[in-house]
This record gives sequence, C-alpha cells and structure tokens, in this order.
Amino acid sequence: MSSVNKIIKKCLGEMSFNTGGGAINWYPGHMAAATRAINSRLKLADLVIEVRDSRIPLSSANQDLQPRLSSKRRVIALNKKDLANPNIMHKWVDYFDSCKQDCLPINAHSRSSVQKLLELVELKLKEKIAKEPTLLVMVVGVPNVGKSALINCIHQIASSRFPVQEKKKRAKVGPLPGVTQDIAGFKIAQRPSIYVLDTPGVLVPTISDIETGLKLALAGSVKDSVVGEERIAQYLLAVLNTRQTPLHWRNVHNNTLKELQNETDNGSDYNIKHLLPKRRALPDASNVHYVEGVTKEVQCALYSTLSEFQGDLQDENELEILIEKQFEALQKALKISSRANEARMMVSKKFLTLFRAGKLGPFILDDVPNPVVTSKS
Ligand SMILES: Nc1nc2c(ncn2[C@@H]2O[C@H](COP(=O)(O)OP(=O)(O)OP(=O)(O)O)[C@@H](O)[C@H]2O)c(=O)[nH]1
Repeated sequence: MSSVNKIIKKCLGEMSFNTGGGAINWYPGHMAAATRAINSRLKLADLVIEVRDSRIPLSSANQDLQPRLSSKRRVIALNKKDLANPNIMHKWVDYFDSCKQDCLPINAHSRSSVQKLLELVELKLKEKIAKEPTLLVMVVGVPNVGKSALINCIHQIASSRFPVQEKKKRAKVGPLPGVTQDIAGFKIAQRPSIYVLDTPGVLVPTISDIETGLKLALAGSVKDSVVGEERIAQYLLAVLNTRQTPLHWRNVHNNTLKELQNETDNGSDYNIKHLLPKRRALPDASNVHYVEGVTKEVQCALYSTLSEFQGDLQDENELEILIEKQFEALQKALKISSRANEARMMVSKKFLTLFRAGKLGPFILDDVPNPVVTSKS
C-alpha cells in the first residue's frame, strides 16, 4: 500500500467510510431518484456526451450509469483539459482508444474545442442520420465537470448556425415514464434535426472508495464541507510530495531568492522615496501580480520543506510530519496570522483555490490503467 493510501487510511480511516454514509456522508438522499430520472431519459437519447473531468478521467465517471452508458453511442468529453497535464493526456486518449471508446479532451470555454466535439458527435450519428428525421443528444456528468459551460458553448454555436427564430426550438420527445413532460432542447443540425437536450439533471457521483472521494472533492465535484477542506488539502500535499512535484519548483525558489538578494543590495542606496508613507497598490490593477506572487510563495514554501526533508516519503508517519511542517510554511507564505481563528482552514482554502485554478500547474490525479489488449483470433 502506498504512503498516500496509508495516510488517507490513517487520517480518514476513523471516518468509517461506507456506502451508507458513515461520518462522511457522500450520498445526499436524492441520489437514487436522480439516477432513476437520468436513466429513463437516457432511453430517449441517440447519443450521450458523457462529460468527465480531465484531471480525474476515471474517478469522475458515474459508476451507476456506466452499464447503460456503455451500451449506448457515447462520446466521453474530457473537459477542463487546460487544467490537465498535456504530457499524460495523450496516454488517456490511447487508453480509451484501446477500450474502443470515443473520447476527446476539450475545454468547454473554447469554441473551437467544442466545435471539434460537435463534429465527432455528428460523425458518430452518421448512420442514424440517414434513417431518422430527429436525433437526440444528451449531456450527462457528475457535478462541476462543466456540463453547463459545455451546453452554453454548444448553444452559442447552434445560435450562429441557425436564424434567431430557430434558436429556442424545443424537442418534443414524448412523455417520460411517470411524468408527462417535454424535454427542452436546441437544434445543432438540420436534415435530420439533431437536438441537444439541455436537461443534464443533477447527479451525485458514485464513490467507490475514499481516495476516489478525495479526488472528486479536489476537483470540486463533492462539496468541500462534506469532506472538510483540511483533509482535502492534506491529501493534495500527500499526492504532491509522493510525486515529488515541489522539487520541480526549484527555479521558482532560486529566482525568488535572487530577487530578494537584489532588493537587499539596492536597498542600501539612500532614496528620499523611502521616507514617504507606502501606498498600497490598487487590488484590481495588481490582482494578477498578487496571485502570481502568492503562487510563487507557495511553491517556494513547498520546495524548501520537501528539499530539506530527510525522512522517507513512503513512510506514512514521516510523510505526516512533513505535511505538518508544510502547513506551517504555507501559513507564512499565505500571510495568515497564526492568531487567526481557524488559520488551518484558511490555509487549506487558499491552497485548494490555487490548485483548482491551475496555478500550481496542470495535473492528472488518476493513474492511466494498462491499455486493454484485444486478442486477434
Ligand atoms: N478551467 C476550466 N474551467 C471550466 C471548464 N469548463 C467549466 N469550467 C468551470 O468549472 C466550473 C463548473 O462548471 P459548470 O458548467 O457549472 O459545471 P456543471 O457540470 O454544470 O456543474 P453542476 O451544475 O454542479 O452539475 C465553473 O467554474 C466553470 O467556469 C474548462 O474547460 N476549463
């Protein structure tokens, strides 16, 4: 068992994880009803775009839906590719290829990226296009993977393809079991008409183990309050350290030291300006510099603590000691007063925000499984 797994067990083990909830209740009550609703809507779809988070291509799959999804025409859109490590992304594409599963890394904020996805969707529907007058495409995915962002972008593309009066066309697809209602959708192609259903619904992910839950929390698919910011931050530090990621920030650390050195050297020159009261820079003008500055400080703090660490990263007790030191270093880097109430919580929140915004670099948290080898007979 890896030290990350051991530390997860050590810190979270007592949280008595189980599918019924335990102290961490991963499953809000409406999950079963939502899954049933989505399942019945899926019956109507000719193709499903399953949106997953590129940083967790397997952990962001909803396991309850997989049997139904894998039996349908499906395209997996690995969204937020801008936050995922491009050097590893292609291995995921190869992996899905080996499973004979169409997949496309996308950025839902980029029109050209979504356009490529639509081209793939239309290609996949090619045979059906010849036979059916109306086709339905449904977008599904666990919370926060970017379904709305994708649907908005598809809507924009559709609006530019069709005249204004066509924009809000509704797809009448008949009643759903138990509920008489139409599903609202918008048109993305003509002859035959292809509609995208804009009713992705809410779906809570199925969480098979604690690490999957922590990855989903890190990616924002499970509310922070369900797991606790400190635990998520601790997990993130465990992952970064065991992958030795902070050691890649050596240059950031050395450059910052040089800058400090220069400031001290120049500081000895007398300048009348030094006597004037310092004006604080306007936050909006220097926001970008501020975030860059904070990111550098955080990277330096993690680099220094890891490079000075003499212990064994594979030993969960030693890893835990390192993480404790890093929390202290992060508190200084983030300039959070130790007297502040809930200082650790504040450190965790800020640290997670930097990670989620991609400021600490692109990551993929899931490990790529071995490609599926199909025997030629
Ligand atoms: N960096 C990045 N952020 C994205 C991308 N797509 C969506 N987001 C952001 O991810 C967050 C969640 O996006 P939504 O579109 O609301 O996700 P959703 O799946 O509809 O979420 P639920 O409504 O909770 O199910 C938002 O802050 C988006 O701006 C992307 O490709 N890259």
